[in-house]
Amino acid sequence: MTTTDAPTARTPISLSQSTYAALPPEVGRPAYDRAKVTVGIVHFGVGGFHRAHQAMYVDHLLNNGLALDWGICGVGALPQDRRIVDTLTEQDGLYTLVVKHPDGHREARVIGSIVEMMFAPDDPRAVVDRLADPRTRIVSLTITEGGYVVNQVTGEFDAADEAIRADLVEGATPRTVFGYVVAALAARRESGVPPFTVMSCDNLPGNGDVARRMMTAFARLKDPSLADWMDEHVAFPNCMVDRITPVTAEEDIDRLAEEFGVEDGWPVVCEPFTQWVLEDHFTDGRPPLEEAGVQLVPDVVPYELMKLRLLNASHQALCYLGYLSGYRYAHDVCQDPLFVDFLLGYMEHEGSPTLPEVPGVDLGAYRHELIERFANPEVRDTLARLCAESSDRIPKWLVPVINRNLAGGGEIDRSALVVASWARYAEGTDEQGDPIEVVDRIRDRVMAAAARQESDPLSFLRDRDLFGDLVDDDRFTASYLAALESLHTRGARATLEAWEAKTARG
Ligand SMILES: NC(=O)c1ccc[n+]([C@@H]2O[C@H](COP(=O)([O-])OP(=O)(O)OC[C@H]3O[C@@H](n4cnc5c(N)ncnc54)[C@H](O)[C@@H]3O)[C@@H](O)[C@H]2O)c1
Ligand SMILES: O=P(O)(O)OC[C@@H](O)[C@@H](O)[C@H](O)[C@H](O)CO
Repeated sequence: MTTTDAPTARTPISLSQSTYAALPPEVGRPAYDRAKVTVGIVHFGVGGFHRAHQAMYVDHLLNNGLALDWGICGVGALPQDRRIVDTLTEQDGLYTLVVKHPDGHREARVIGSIVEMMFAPDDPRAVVDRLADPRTRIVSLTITEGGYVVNQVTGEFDAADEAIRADLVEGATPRTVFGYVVAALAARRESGVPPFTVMSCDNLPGNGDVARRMMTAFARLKDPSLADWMDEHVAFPNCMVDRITPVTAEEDIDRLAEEFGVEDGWPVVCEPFTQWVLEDHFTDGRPPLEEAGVQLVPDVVPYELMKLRLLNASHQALCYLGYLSGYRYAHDVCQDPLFVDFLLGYMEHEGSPTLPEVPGVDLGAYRHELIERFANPEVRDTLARLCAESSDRIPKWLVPVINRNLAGGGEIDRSALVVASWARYAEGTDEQGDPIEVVDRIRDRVMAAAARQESDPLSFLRDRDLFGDLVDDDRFTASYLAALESLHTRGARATLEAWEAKTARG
């Protein structure tokens, strides 16, 4: 990857296959012949993260003369994906990845591994054909935690979901990832083509296992014999993925043009850190990912739990309290010693004790490295991104920590404060009296529960779909109620100060 420290003004070049060779030399670019790259991976959910992570790893391999038959076809399955499909199609699949170092230094590289884009609603049949093509050997997913249609109460596949119901109708044209993947697997079985691997790269505990359970549950409702065949023949590896990738801001687009001379309709920005720990379990081959730094291990679970319960749960621990206090960016919160102490306290005393041994990892060093990563002022990760879709995050990342600690007599007070801070945030006004735009697919439900807190302080916690039986646990509710009361009367900052004073007294 090439770099610049001294940006200069220049006329930007509009990014495409025919122009990228003329980009300034400090911009990295594919050194391989893209015309020779064929599709081996079909990816659903070409958002920021896929482009900062998996597509970057594949680009790295291609640049080293490897994996020419593992190019990526990106699929947008939802109506809102039209913009990314159009933008990348116009740019022949090319985009710029900008890595932001904490000292202000940036690296820009044009990534060439996405060689085809499809907008599924325009031509669903073409997507099924692409998936059924024997050259497609991996189908990867970053469709968010909510994309797996898991019923929060039962943990089972939610066949009542409207789009799923439509896809289950006999002879229906697929609309969901489930519909596409299962139709293609049926076609492959029919024609004797080996099945592809389904590789989830979402932040879910046991992401591969969840993908397997949900995909086979869908198939079972359509064709039980296909579900049996999938159980026997399709690999769904688990993996841990990590790279903080904020939403691209307009300013990022402008700065890329000004500093590097690249006119790119939708670049991606991210932190320097990147990690991918993957189970080596593939149905029909895989690229030599280890050559690009991917850790292939027999058991991903310890790494996954470490990341979800320390990194992701800490994101939730900082976002509501930070937002209520008036902060809007993660780095500002993580440069404030009051918040840093709280986060380190959560990670050391509540998150870490619930983890198994993580091979080769010093958890103390990992916790401090997380704070440094969060505090990178260049990344400008917004608290709004971290506060969004909380109903998909808190139950998967924090509630398991609380349950483990309640069962084992461990500490739960910081986690209780985090849940209370979400409840306070969901009231929809910050401590300055400004409205909060709560973004959640069950927004009305969480906001209605938060609105009842004045008369029923446990109303938020009563949602058993989100919190299980926590509302029945006296130790948890005592801590939660004290935290919520303090947030209402003193505010987030003073609550943390009181907390610090209390822990200092021992
Ligand atoms: N952003 C990060 O820092 C980061 C880091 C590690 C892992 N992840 C994982 O990647 C996921 C996506 O993050 P992102 O930053 O790329 O978000 P994003 O909003 O940029 O992209 C999400 C993509 O998923 C698609 N999608 C959402 N729901 C879907 C559904 N039901 N069916 C099909 N497609 C669906 C969206 O249309 C979009 O293309 C996260 O939810 C997380 O699990 C993100
Ligand atoms: O993207 P989500 O919904 O899984 O979670 C929000 C953040 O915690 C997450 O994106 C982190 O930035 C990421 O997991 C870092 O690798």
